[in-house]
Amino acid sequence: MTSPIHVNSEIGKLKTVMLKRPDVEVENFTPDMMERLLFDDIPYLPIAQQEHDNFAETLRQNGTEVLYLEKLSAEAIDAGGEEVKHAFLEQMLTESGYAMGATHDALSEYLLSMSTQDMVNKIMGGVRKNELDFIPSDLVSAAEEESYPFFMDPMPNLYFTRDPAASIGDGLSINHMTFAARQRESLFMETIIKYHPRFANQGLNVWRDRNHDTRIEGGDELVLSDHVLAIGVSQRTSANAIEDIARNLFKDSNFDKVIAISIPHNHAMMHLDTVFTMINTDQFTVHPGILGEGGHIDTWTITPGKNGELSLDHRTDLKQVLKDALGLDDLDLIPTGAGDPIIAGREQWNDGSNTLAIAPGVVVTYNRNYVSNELLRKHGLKVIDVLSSELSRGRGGPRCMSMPLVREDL
Ligand SMILES: NC(=O)NCCC[C@H](N)C(=O)O
Repeated sequence: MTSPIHVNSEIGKLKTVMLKRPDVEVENFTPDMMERLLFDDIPYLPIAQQEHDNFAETLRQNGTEVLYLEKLSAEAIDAGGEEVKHAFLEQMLTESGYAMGATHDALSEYLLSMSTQDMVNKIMGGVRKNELDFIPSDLVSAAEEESYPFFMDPMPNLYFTRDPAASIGDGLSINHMTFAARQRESLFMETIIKYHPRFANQGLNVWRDRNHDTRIEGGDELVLSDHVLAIGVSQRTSANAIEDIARNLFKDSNFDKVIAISIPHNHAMMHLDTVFTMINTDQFTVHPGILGEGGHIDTWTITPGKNGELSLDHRTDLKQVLKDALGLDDLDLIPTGAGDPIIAGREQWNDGSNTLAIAPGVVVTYNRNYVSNELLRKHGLKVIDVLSSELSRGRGGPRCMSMPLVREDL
């Protein structure tokens, strides 16, 4: 039987993917919460859902099985039974700031009164104070949080399923994420892997779990081949987390090379996949804004060293580094926005570099990035563009919105 997670490249034919259909969580907040929730605007939900359905249908029409995070989560909890449901909720409440006490008890009673799917949807969508017939009487609630409308914040970034976990070979990393707005998200994937009949007891490797202080996010984790990963040193992924996962992979997997690529630490380029993606055996998108003079950028190729140590090779010629790691004579780095600084800046902001390869040379992109899309076509790629007016407001594109679970080997 094939493993329920099997990803040895960024480009092998996409057989199974996990998405999250945007729901109330993407509109259940006010403008003053946006920055903290890592959103730049509040999407118009019905259109965001239509666009997301268009994305999912596009994948299906191209032979990909589409699974949904929200459904897998509820199925996993139900498969685990009452004990797992309680344990999941306890962990979620603890991570939402309620390890015990009267508010914990009120929330627990409220959420356990629902069906499992409703409970999952409610946790994802956020719990407003006015939903419960309960007024907390502790000093913090009374003196500091009285006007704050939520007991539990919504999780609007859930539709970026790429980030809380990342498939690598026949396993995955379940990630400790950087900002509080996203940290609870990876608990869903942890629960799915432990209890969903499709994934539990299938010999999956968890290369690094979520119980860490150092941070890593899936948008930074790129599987370039069955031996080579690229991982961004970014706003969201720290160098020590990269060393940690590299050690684990070198010990227990076929991966023996991790290329750490340093990118600017800012909101527009929060992950490596917002500025760099692999789209064919020898083709990549790259945002020109990350390359310095002469196309240089800091990279460190990490390989197993002596006595379990890591060996580092610092180089700045990205093209040559990739050619060497992948054994290629040449490769095509295609600049976002055709290299025009205004267009590149605009289209990168709208995730023009964030392409999802569904087969070698076949990519799904946002239709709004028409200059980058045209250039990809000129470079021989098949570009399938999807609707993007509302989805793009969350600052993520087709790669961010998808977690591949199974890809065909090349
Ligand atoms: N892989 C990605 O680049 N994901 C996009 C995440 C966007 C989300 N608003 C965030 O800031 O985390």
